[in-house]
Amino acid sequence: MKTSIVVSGANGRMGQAVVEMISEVDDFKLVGAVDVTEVGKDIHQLLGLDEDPVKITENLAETLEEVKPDVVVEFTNPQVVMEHIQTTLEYNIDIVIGTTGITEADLTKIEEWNQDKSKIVIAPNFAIGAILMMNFAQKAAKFMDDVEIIELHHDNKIDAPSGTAIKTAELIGKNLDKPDKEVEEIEKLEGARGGLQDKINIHSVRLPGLVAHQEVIFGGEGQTLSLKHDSINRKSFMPGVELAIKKLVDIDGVVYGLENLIDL
Ligand SMILES: NC(=O)C1=CN([C@@H]2O[C@H](COP(=O)(O)OP(=O)(O)OC[C@H]3O[C@@H](n4cnc5c(N)ncnc54)[C@H](O)[C@@H]3O)[C@@H](O)[C@H]2O)C=CC1
Ligand SMILES: O=C(O)C1=N[C@H](C(=O)O)C[C@H](O)C1
Repeated sequence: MKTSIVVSGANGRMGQAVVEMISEVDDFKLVGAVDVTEVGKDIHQLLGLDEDPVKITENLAETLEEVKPDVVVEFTNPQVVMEHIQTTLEYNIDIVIGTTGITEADLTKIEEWNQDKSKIVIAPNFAIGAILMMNFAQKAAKFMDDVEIIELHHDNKIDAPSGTAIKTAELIGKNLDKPDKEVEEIEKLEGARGGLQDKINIHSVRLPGLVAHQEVIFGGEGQTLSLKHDSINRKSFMPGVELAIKKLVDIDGVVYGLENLIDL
């Protein structure tokens, strides 16, 4: 039996890539496409895919009620994601979440709503190269004195900093023994030193031409170490999304981070 999937945010940049990926995986079948744009149109036709029609609907709850999928894949935006998770959990459906903006307090809320009924994977980044970059950065933090993160994204990205940068800082923060500053810094332009997560400075760049990129720069006595990852298109995320959907059967409750589904 194929895994039946509803994509939430199906007409967005990531949603479209997920719909295309589903059409290429034998074990998967798209049964619903939720978005607030192009409502009523066939998502497969919009993407030029030779598949059975799946009309875009705008209400997640009504769509879940009607098609009762095995899995929801969620790629909308930080303002919508928690409401969609709650709705999906009310229907006891498993969910793979790529949308950013989920905080530690949100994770606690999700666990409370779920009560271990549904299987949930939340990953700020599904690209294997980004997972490796975060893992290497976490290791390097034990040996280097200090670190800053520069994340660079396309100019249509709503949230800053990126979910990946926040997650990287959380991981590095566990291992970094950051020295006290020897100078009192003066920020002559507000924001010049970026935002702080786990005491680590994060700088966000938004430009046309970019997709998703991050550089983690460590500093130590007389040396620096740079770890850089580039997603040059959205296909980079698809093996990770496919893996997360397939691994749902093996997990219990909530898994936060694709690294927890891979033998690193
Ligand atoms: N975890 C990962 O590997 C990745 C995560 N992301 C994250 O995924 C999210 C989406 O990114 P993009 O696809 O680039 O954004 P996008 O703006 O292209 O797509 C979002 C889609 O959600 C739709 N939407 C908005 N409100 C909705 C609602 N109430 N119900 C249904 N659909 C709704 C929009 O119409 C749009 O089509 C962002 O949070 C982004 O940071 C993006 C790339 C990779
Ligand atoms: O919005 C994006 O594009 C991306 N969002 C995620 C994030 O905020 O980390 C993942 C990736 O960086 C692309």
